[in-house]
This record gives sequence, C-alpha cells and structure tokens, in this order.
Amino acid sequence: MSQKREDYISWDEYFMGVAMLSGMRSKDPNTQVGACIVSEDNKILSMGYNGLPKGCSDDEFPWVREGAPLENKYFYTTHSELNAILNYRGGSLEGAKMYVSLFPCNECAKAIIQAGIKTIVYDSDKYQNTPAVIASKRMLDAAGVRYYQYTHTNREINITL
Ligand SMILES: O=c1[nH]c(=O)n([C@H]2C[C@H](O)[C@@H](COP(=O)(O)O)O2)cc1CO
Ligand SMILES: [Zn+2]
Repeated sequence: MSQKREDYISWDEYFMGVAMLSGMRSKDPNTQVGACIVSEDNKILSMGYNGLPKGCSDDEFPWVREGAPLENKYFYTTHSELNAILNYRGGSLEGAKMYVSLFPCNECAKAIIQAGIKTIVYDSDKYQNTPAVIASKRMLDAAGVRYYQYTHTNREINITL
C-alpha cells in the first residue's frame, strides 16, 4: 500500500515562508518585510517586499533611518503590504488573506481595509507600541479585519540555490 508523505509543510508555513522569502529581496539594511496575499481557497495571488518605487534607484535614494526627512528612507520606501496589493493586477482581493512578516502600519491598514482583505497573519509585532500600529489596530478592529500572530513551528527549510 502506498502512503502519502507526512512531513509536508502546512499552509501557514508555506505562505509565511513565501512572505519571508519575498522579504529577502529587500534592500533595507534594517528591516526586511515580506507579504504574501492568498485567496480564500489557498491560492497565492500576490507578493511584495519593502522597497523603492519603480525608477527610483536603490543606489541613489537613502537607506538611513535618521536625518532630515528628504535624506532618510521613510518618505521613499513602499511598504511590502502596499506593494503586494499594488502588484495584484488580476481583479478583486475581496475576502483574501495577507501573510506578512511585520504587523502592518496605519497606512497599510487603510489599503488592506479598502482592498477588501479580511484576515492578516503576521509574525513580528516589534512596533506594537508605536502610534502607527496602535492606529492600525484601531482601524482594523473597526473594519472587522481579523488578525492573528503566526505560530512558529521552528521547522527549518533549506533550499540550496
Ligand atoms: O508595515 C510595515 N511594512 C513595511 O514594509 N515597512 C518597511 C518600511 C521600511 O523600509 C522598514 C522599516 O524600517 P525601520 O524598522 O528601520 O524603521 O520596513 C514598515 C512597516 C511598519 O510597520
Ligand atoms: Zn505600512
């Protein structure tokens, strides 16, 4: 009798793994964020990571955190969640789920709500005490977007490239 393999990765490991892999494309020296949007029937719809908009050179724009607004990264970077939403060109994201390696900020929360995404699975919540994340949770709660933290399984996945 032939039996199926039992050590395959779970849906959550798969989608959070894809989000983390996407984050590995980020040029941000401090925080790399990845997002993966999934349909209600577990199909990957889109992915994104934090980076500069098209045409803005990774080598010419600043990556530092400090200094004058025009001289640091914050005015220029597109967040992974917004990139994942904007990268989707297939139609509606109504009812979709987002896996993201960092809890979305208030600006991303607005985009998530307006895109019709209904569930967020996040990993790090390192900015939980900042006004941006407190405002984000307030809006997500009001809009009925469910969010829960990813449960680590400590599975290691090695891919030789
Ligand atoms: O939700 C987010 N998604 C996201 O992609 N980011 C990006 C913007 C910046 O490139 C980086 C945050 O940088 P830092 O941790 O150095 O402040 O992560 C930041 C947030 C903030 O929660
Ligand atoms: Zn954001």
